[in-house]
Amino acid sequence: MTPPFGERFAAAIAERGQFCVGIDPHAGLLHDWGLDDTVEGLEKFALSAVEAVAPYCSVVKPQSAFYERFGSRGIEVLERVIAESRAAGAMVLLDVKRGDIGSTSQAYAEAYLDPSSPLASDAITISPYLGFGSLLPFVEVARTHGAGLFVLAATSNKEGPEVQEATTSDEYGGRTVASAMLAHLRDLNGDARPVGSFGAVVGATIDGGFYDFAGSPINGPILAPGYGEQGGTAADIVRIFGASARHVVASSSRGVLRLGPDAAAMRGAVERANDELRSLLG
Ligand SMILES: O=c1ccn([C@@H]2O[C@H](COP(=O)(O)O)[C@@H](O)[C@H]2O)c(=O)[nH]1
Repeated sequence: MTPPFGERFAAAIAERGQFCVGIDPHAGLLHDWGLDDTVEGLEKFALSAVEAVAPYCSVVKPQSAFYERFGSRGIEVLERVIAESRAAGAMVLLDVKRGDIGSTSQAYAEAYLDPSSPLASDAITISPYLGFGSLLPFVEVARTHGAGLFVLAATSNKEGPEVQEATTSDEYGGRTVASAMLAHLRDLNGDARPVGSFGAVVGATIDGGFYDFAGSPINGPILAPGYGEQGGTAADIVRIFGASARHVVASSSRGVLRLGPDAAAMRGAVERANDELRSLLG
């Protein structure tokens, strides 16, 4: 039986560091690498990036949208990205931001978390804005297969606060939507050791005052996108998460991929980020 995601995540970051590389084949990056914006270009780009970084980082995060753009052949490339990243020893967090009514969530969960699916990943990102309860099929499927979930709580983009900092009208009155999502995750994770399997997405770019990560840790993994290209730094991770920073993976896509197709340069960026995060997060 596969050990719980939280256990595997803790071991992976202890061994390979707290940096996650996004494998996001933007059309502009394909062009910069001298590749055509075709499925052949996508395949060359994505698999070269995986080969350069996956042996050296704990988590690889392909962004599904960039593969879906090419239809079924793009999805085939995504399947290979997932398989080859895992073969190189990295965990795969597929960034798909799914979420729907419960019965549809069940089908999405099986598509991405059931090991018999060709798209099966170690974890996925999911969106709670149909209500946290609509995500419970993901939780059940994740528990069954030792997979992980990262729920959007406070995203790195500037448009997020319109929804995520709105206040709820529940019995807790006045807490932000983002805080409510984090509280649900805290409940799901309970006192799991070394850390639970139900994570949050909290941007490395946010101001951070909305939730007391030190006082009410969610006891789950945290994905902090926006490191690098969007301006987030290792110091921001410490500022936002305090003691919970030990469960954070900071994620960057373009910041690494821009250095390609030079594999040594991409690997160097991973090693520098891991060193920087290690020196500040301990
Ligand atoms: O809050 C979020 C959640 C996800 N993302 C995703 O992360 C990468 C960021 O790419 P960079 O090139 O490092 O800016 C991308 O796939 C986003 O969809 C995010 O940015 N913010």
